[in-house]
Amino acid sequence: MKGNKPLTIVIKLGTSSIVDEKTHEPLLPILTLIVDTAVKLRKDGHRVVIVSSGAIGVGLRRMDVEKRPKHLAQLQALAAIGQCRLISLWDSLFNHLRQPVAQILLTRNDIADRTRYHNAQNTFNALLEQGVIPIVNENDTLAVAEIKFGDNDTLSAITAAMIHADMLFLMTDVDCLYDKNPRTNPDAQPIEVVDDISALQADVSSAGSSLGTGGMSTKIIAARLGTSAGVTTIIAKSSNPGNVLNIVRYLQAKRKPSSSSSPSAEDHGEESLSRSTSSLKLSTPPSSEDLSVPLHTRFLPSEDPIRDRHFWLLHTPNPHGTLYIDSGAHKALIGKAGLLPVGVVDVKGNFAQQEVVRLVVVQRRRSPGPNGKLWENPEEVGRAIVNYAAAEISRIKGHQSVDIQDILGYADSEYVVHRQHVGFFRRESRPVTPTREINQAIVE
Ligand SMILES: Nc1ncnc2c1ncn2[C@@H]1O[C@H](COP(=O)(O)OP(=O)(O)O)[C@@H](O)[C@H]1O
Ligand SMILES: N[C@@H](CCC(=O)OP(=O)(O)O)C(=O)O
Repeated sequence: MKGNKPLTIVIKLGTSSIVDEKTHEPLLPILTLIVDTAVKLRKDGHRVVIVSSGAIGVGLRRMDVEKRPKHLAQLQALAAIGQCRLISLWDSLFNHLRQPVAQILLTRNDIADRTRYHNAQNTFNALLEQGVIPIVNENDTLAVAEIKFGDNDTLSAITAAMIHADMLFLMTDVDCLYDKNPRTNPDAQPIEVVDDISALQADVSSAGSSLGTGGMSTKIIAARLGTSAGVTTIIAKSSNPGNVLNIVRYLQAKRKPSSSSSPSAEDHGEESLSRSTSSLKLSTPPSSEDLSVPLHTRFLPSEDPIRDRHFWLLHTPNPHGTLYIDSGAHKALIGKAGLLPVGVVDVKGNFAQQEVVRLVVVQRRRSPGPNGKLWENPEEVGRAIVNYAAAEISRIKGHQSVDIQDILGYADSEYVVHRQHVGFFRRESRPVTPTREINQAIVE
């Protein structure tokens, strides 16, 4: 597409798009069309990454097991068997069109360390620069709860943010997000454009297909992560993957030729879209009015994205503990000062220096509350890398920095946290259940 900027596009396929829900046979027509679409996107000059679920589903078929086992070791064994078949299937399908692919298997631990995160980023870039399509999955064989992304929707959003993707497609077995589950509610209404995800009103509480992990709720979490990192996130139906091409071309046509990869003001002003699933034959770049797009949900990207170091800090490592800080310390951090020990009210967890912790703002109390604490109303606001270990912060909390030397016998820094090691959540990208998590920490 002459005149259009090449985009980086991540396409995530859920298990429901890769294997038949009942027979667990691979859905070859869908896989073939995805391959065709990805190669067309490459021909249009775009960089393409596929996040493919399905290892466990393919493993079930391979071993003639009917039901997803509950036991972790059995699941991990099935994933190992299935991943091998899955990647060879992708490789052979892409090979027909002489498109090289690469397998990348990740756990959260692999990128929780900043240097390893950079290594992963460099590998993706090296592959994409050579025109290779990386095919990503969670490394299920190694991942246990503590080091798991947990679902591939989240993995795909973190991948999209890591490689500064322009678009993330979450391909699934429904056309789009509805106001309630369309499987059980025939009157469910489609939601086409979401410009403020924190104000989204949709019931996503019911589970999805029997093999899928998160249903629609993990797609909303992925959309929160993706859009906060500046990635336009799209939910679309996988049974017609050609739609990806139509949507990409439509969105490109909406942009002015001079626009950059970051979202333009135009991308945020939405007009109603005409729809059809017919394929498009394009010889010259069309205008958006010439194009029709299939039903999908589009989550618009933040105009002020969180990227790189801050995104990594907020969303990649699992926090090792919690620092409870008062509102004065919170204000100082917002005003770009570091966190002094005097502003720390409480400490939870057993973390070491330079590990990542949750930052929770609390209100101080004059006397202990019902839980015996001298604070109340906890609200998680961000993440930070600490200069001191948990046991040390417990001793210096509430004190002036000049006292650190006397209390600990040494003073590495006047700050518990340096300002550049703090990341604050945006309203739209906060953890979905912060209060429950924090209250749980209080009860423990
Ligand atoms: N509000 C909703 N809108 C659309 N789908 C929903 C909604 N709530 C729940 N779902 C369910 O989510 C399913 C997709 O999730 P899932 O089966 O986990 O897909 P995948 O395997 O593609 O990740 C749909 O089939 C649908 O039943
Ligand atoms: N990593 C797992 C899939 C996990 C997952 O998130 O599945 P899904 O909800 O279908 O995207 C597998 O390959 O079987």
